[in-house]
Amino acid sequence: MADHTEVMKGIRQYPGIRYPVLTPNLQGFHRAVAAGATEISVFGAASESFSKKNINCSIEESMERFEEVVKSARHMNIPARGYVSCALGCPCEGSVTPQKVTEVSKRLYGMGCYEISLGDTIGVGTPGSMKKLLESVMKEIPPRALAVHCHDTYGQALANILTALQMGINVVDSAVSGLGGCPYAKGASGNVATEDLIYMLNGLGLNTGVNLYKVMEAGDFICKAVNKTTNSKVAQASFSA
Ligand SMILES: CC(C)(COP(=O)([O-])OP(=O)([O-])OC[C@H]1O[C@@H](n2cnc3c(N)ncnc32)[C@H](O)[C@@H]1OP(=O)([O-])[O-])[C@@H](O)C(=O)NCCC(=O)NCCSC(=O)C[C@@](C)(O)CC(=O)[O-]
Repeated sequence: MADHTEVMKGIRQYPGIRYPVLTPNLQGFHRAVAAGATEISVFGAASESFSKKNINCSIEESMERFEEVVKSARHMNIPARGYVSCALGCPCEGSVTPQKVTEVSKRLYGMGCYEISLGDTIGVGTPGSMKKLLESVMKEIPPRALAVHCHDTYGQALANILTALQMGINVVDSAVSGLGGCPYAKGASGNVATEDLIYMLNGLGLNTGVNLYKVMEAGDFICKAVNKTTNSKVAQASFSA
């Protein structure tokens, strides 16, 4: 968490692009604002064990902390996004009920998060479990305020995202080259690769306004810079052709 000041200073911010900063508590919020953040995110979990591992507090304690952060953010007209980790499974507890995810999502939405991103943190979800999850959460939160955040550990991310799209969700988190992953979810791979997501959406005739070739170039640059191999099937197929 400590390095977001450096990151905010190091990036060139473009108009129309959002740069939300993860702020698990007021200290992080004030640091993010001081570093120029114009959007923040609070990130809770649907499992007690992961909440403890990831942000060192219980779900209830995290909600109290997030209430303070979101209240301060609203006071400063700074949009706040909420994440629910382990929405489709927990590395410690295994299965997580859609009802629990709904309960946490409702708390975040109720305190003023404009959007709730449902995180399949360890990538164990399937279209079947994604459907059940969204059926539960959408009873309490409108689809326009929901996003899905699918890691691709078991290769289900695109299928899960397609299921969500067909149920009316139209905000999807992804990571270029499928980089990332949570330090507290051992073995979990990164988010779905942006390249693969854009390729699928283009194939569905959905115009994202994102240039797939530029994303591939960016992915290639970043992978070389951090000495990682891309997780994007589109990049692997294109660059090896
Ligand atoms: C939340 C804490 C800090 C609590 O950690 P803590 O130990 O309970 O906090 P503390 O208040 O005791 O402070 C410990 C130290 O951290 C500092 N500190 C305290 N707060 C902050 C802050 N906000 N930013 C920077 N530094 C902070 C604080 O100043 C102190 O520094 P020291 O005095 O020892 O030098 C810790 O548990 C933490 O950093 N957790 C985040 C770990 C992380 O990066 N997880 C991955 C984020 S991505 C994710 O969660 C998943 C998501 C969102 O992508 C969706 C999904 O896939 O599920």
